[in-house]
Amino acid sequence: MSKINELVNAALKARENAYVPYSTFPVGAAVRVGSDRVYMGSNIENASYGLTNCAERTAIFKAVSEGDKEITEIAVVADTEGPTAPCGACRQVISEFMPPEGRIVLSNTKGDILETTVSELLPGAFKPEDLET
Ligand SMILES: O=c1ccn([C@H]2C[C@H](O)[C@@H](CO)O2)c(=O)[nH]1
Ligand SMILES: [Zn+2]
Repeated sequence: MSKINELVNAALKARENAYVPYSTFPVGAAVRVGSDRVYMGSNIENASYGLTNCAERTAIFKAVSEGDKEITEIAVVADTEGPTAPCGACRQVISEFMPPEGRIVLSNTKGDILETTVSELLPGAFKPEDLET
């Protein structure tokens, strides 16, 4: 199985654990880190709706909290018409932990796959370097 399919399959698996009583819209994500380890994440909602954590950020925060800050690839899957598009908050968080040319794999439950990059997803992102004056 290709590395991309492996990551999309991990995202599909993570989606099974989505906690979505309010939207009933499960999303799965998976990130690959420098060591080749894969971390999976799902969206986790809350009765206080705004506290919801998207699947992408769950996967990223799992990796970073385990000491893996160098993320090389991320895959996202939901039941969308076209490939699932990460929200603006997730695009910003992705930009913090992946290089501009890092691979983003947007998929859906039909198996559509769109490969893009971090800089295409969020051109002109506010970066850690911007804080250095
Ligand atoms: O890329 C996306 C888009 C949406 N959601 C979640 C947030 C919320 O739980 C539900 C509906 O917006 O989907 C994600 O996890 N990732
Ligand atoms: Zn998001």
